[in-house]
Amino acid sequence: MAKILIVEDEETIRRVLKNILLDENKDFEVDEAADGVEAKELIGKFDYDLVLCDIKMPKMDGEELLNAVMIDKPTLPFIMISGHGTIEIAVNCIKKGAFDYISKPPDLGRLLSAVRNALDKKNLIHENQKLSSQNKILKRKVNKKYEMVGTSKKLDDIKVIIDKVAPTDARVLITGPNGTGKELVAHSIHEKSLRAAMPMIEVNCAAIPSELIESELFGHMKGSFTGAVKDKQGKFELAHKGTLFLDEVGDMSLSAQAKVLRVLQEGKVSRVGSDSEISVDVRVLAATNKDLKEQIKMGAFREDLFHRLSVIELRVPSLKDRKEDIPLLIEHFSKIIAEEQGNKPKEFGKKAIETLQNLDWTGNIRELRNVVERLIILGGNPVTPEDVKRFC
Ligand SMILES: Nc1ncnc2c1ncn2[C@@H]1O[C@H](COP(=O)(O)OP(=O)(O)OP(=O)(O)O)[C@@H](O)[C@H]1O
Repeated sequence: MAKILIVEDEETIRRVLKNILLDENKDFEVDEAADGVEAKELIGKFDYDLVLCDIKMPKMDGEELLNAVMIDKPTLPFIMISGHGTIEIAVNCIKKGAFDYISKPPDLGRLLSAVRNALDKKNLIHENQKLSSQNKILKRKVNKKYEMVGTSKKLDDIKVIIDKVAPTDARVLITGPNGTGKELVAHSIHEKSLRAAMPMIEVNCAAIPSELIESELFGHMKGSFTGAVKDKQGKFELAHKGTLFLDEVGDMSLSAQAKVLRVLQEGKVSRVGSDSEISVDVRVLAATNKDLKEQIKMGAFREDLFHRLSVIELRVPSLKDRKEDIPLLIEHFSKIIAEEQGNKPKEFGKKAIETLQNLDWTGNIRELRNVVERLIILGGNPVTPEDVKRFC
């Protein structure tokens, strides 16, 4: 319940104000101070939701008190009580951050509406602070999910490029074998870009049947094909102002490639079955484990689209080429997996880590994560080289 401080040197007025407040709500907690010095001490000690403050007072007047409090507690609402001849000061106090002022003798309706408004404002500020701290926690969680672990020179080079390209709108083609972290790189670029407040929409071009990919990317109108039971937005539209991530772009059909090329050239999409065009502002990132130049030679990928997508090309190296990252990755996955399972992270012995470093890792980081999970479930604590040999 709201905690209110009345600062007023005249005891009778204090009493009147207190009674008005308690009549309004008997659960209000009301404290009193007879001058600014006493009030300052109380405000330092307790968390008030509102201060009703006289202007003319001995020792420290209302204006001085307001000045002092606004430094430490700028969101604490003050309602100034102005007597004859202090209106100008009251107006000045509003400029300095007071919420409102009322004149003496206090008019009941005016006083209560000022009190209600001030408490509403305080609640809103509180809610806002709560939401913004929840937001920060969520952001930290998301960032952790997409954290790129490793200190190898190869990974550092990638991080440097990410930092450079992220704030631009340049299209980036991310290449590299399966499980090396291409999707992670795409997320990292988006998170660090000016579009981070908008969504990153992902499309796995290999997972969508070729006859559906156009409707998936560009949307469709109701009745444009069997199964199109209502109008649907495509991924380009959904990514408006944000980022579209075309994963496994090397698996896209030639006809979809032609249409994507047109959207990239013109910045407009047409839903399947519609003649009208919709403007979209989308940054496109793409990834593939295929050699697109080879695909171009074979006639499976359009060269013009390749050039449009690969303004910047970022190659993510295999894990076997950055084995020095393995110990940190093991520790990272061990922590994440323990958190998921609600256990303490398992220790991996030095020799076990060396044995793991000497494996081939054809499935790259994804395979390493699976192996760490397997060893946490099946291995001892600490995990030994024998565990590694037995379960890998
Ligand atoms: N540097 C890294 N630090 C921590 N985790 C990583 C790192 N790189 C990859 N991972 C993790 O490895 C897994 C595979 O990564 P990701 O899906 O990004 O790879 P990919 O190259 O896109 O794979 P694919 O080509 O099969 O789609 C994910 O769980 C990802 O979080």
